[in-house]
Amino acid sequence: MTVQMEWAEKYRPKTLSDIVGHKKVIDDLKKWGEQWVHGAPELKAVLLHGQAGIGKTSSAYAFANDMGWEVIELNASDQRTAGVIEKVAGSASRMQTLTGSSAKRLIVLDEADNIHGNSDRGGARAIVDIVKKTSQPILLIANDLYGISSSLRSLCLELKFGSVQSRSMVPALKDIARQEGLMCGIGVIEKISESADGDFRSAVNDLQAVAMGRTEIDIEDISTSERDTKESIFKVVGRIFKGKDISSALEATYNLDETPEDLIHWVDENLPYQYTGKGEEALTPDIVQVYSYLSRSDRFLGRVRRRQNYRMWRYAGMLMTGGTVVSKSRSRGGFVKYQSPSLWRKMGQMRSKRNMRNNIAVKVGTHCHESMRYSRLEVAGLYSKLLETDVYSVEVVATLGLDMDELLYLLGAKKVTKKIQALYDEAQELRKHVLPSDEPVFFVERNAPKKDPSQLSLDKLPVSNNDVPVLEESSFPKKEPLKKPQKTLFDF
Ligand SMILES: Nc1ncnc2c1ncn2[C@@H]1O[C@H](COP(=O)(O)OP(=O)(O)OP(=O)(O)O)[C@@H](O)[C@H]1O
Repeated sequence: MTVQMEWAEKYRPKTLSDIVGHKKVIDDLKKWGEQWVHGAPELKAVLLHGQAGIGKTSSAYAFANDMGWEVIELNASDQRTAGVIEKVAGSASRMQTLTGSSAKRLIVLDEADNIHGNSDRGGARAIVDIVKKTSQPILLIANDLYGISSSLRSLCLELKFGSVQSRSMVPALKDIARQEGLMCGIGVIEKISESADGDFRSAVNDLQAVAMGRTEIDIEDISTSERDTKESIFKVVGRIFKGKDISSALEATYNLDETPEDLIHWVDENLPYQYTGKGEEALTPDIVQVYSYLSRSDRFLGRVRRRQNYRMWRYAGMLMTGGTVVSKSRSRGGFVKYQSPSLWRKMGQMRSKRNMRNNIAVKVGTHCHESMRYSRLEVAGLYSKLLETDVYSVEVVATLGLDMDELLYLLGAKKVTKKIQALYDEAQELRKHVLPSDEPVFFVERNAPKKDPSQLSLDKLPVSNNDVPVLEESSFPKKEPLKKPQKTLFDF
């Protein structure tokens, strides 16, 4: 899991001249600032509104910086009760600055359209009172203009931020690529800008995502990631974690080509990384709370499975996305590369291990006339012990017809060493030259006379997994008294 600084944060504009687009609103904002220098303007608050990721917050801070003003911010919407607003913004709005100069304090209220609900009770009214009496400039930021009361709006200079045009994004993105030492092929930046839908933060995030682990990107890299279905799940997971309200987090899942059954695993896997950057072991109170929502969501998923009533997916989806949003005490900065649920990987690995173990048991069982279960539990271990000896290892591999993966499994080895490869090759040679075509083989011997290759047949022993029928326990031959003396393991 790589956590590196988010480029959108790294390249956040410091001054208004770095803001991409929005020329008209930036000019209006500057004029409003000028009015504060010569006294208080008629409208003491300004309201920056528009869709997410287009530069409202950046403009607010860049503006304060250009004006040489301090910033007092009141951001966490869950703390904005009337009392807190009055204490922080109210006192700031009445005080002179420490220097007593004409420099002002800019009181910034982000998410001004989100001041309602229980803990914010009275918050909206307190803001109206403060704006009426303030001696300091106040700047409100909102996505949804209609989430703000008309009484507050009437006290504000409304500045609408439109979406950022893709052609304005191009030079800014190129600049970021240059600073990151990233070579971009023809049309790459243009394509990223166009697909961002006016959201500059998304464009920067997309550029960073495509550039991960590369120093050069081409147009195919973008098309590949577009075609990759995981790309969309990564984006949705990001929107759930970074969502500011329940509905936007839920809406992010609507176009997703994954079921809530799968989505819950994605949220579960990436939650600790997103909140703390530390992965599984980190448990903070907000993570604990999200997990309690996930468990409630999982209960609905269980009901859907049992009753086949898919309408309940809605509740499961709401609990896993909305629960994540409401439990979040703070957003963590930094770029998080989301990963697919490790549970699936583990299950896949377990399944293939189980299949391999069963195939080996079939080969061992066929050789020593035992059931698969008995071979797996009691006999396969003996064969792996034999493999460790130099004396019979080649014969065991040849007799059982082990393929390389099975050999590694029985040896408990992780990779093919020279010694293992030599053992395997020797066993293949032995099989080729020794296996008879018409009589049952109990054991392939190294010093056995070579057979005529034209008469060779591997009918009697399984050679590869494909040759081994996947047998049910019941299909194994029952142990029968042997008609003629037979070589056993002890003959090895
Ligand atoms: N117009 C822009 N000019 C330069 N950078 C921008 C612009 N818009 C967005 N960005 C980049 O995107 C990041 C996020 O921008 P910002 O926080 O200002 O958006 P916002 O409109 O306030 O979004 P939100 O409503 O989600 O808070 C910035 O750090 C910056 O890197």
